[in-house]
Amino acid sequence: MIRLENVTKVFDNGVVALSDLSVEVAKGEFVFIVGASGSGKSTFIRLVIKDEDPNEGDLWVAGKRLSRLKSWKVPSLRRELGCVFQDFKLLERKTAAENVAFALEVIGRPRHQITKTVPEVLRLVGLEDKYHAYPHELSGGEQQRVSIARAFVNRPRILLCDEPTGNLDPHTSVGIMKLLDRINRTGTTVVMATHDQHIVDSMRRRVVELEDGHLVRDQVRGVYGYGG
Ligand SMILES: Nc1ncnc2c1ncn2[C@@H]1O[C@H](COP(=O)(O)OP(=O)(O)OP(=O)(O)O)[C@@H](O)[C@H]1O
Repeated sequence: MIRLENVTKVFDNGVVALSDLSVEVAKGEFVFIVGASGSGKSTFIRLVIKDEDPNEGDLWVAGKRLSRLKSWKVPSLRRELGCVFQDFKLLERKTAAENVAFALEVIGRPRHQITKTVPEVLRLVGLEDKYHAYPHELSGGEQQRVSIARAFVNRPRILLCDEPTGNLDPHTSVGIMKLLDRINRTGTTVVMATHDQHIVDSMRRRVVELEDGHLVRDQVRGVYGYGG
């Protein structure tokens, strides 16, 4: 589903964010990307969504070879991907339901389908009583649920999450992880970059650890650190 082959990313300032990285993620897997600040976790995700291109090596995502993907085909790649970020990135002037609907409007889905799908997905994330709430009327955990609903509403094959619990307290984070786990169990591949040792240790899923852009560990049912 995702394959990085000898990927190196050097930014214009000379920083080597990823170095000769080869990783493969199969369909339906749940993978944590861990590592210290600056180890390359976000860069990994940005390359997968083709927000950045590697200097060397190549990526295959949802059956597409990214170096061969014409720029006009990037939107079709992104339709296969859902993204969740630490800071939610919701539209402040739209309600929860409108934020989710917007993801379908921009890809031209018909109105009747939007009207049917949006309540379904908001129910899935446990926000059936918050359809008409604006982001500022929601807690951090609820805002993250809206952002997961928006990422998932188009039933992407891959969900990419960059520190999705980074702004949330431990209790709220557990709820978000249960939701991501449920989404994973529907067959969606989930890749999550995180610092959250407690979450990684409690989920016991595959752990890929980066250090200065190098792969230093790839463990099937891992914990955050060897000592953890
Ligand atoms: N657009 C950019 N231009 C220049 N350097 C960058 C850019 N983006 C990231 N970097 C550098 O690349 C390295 C890897 O950054 P990255 O954001 O991938 O790390 P990270 O593991 O996600 O860190 P954090 O956990 O702090 O978010 C860092 O040294 C960072 O400063």
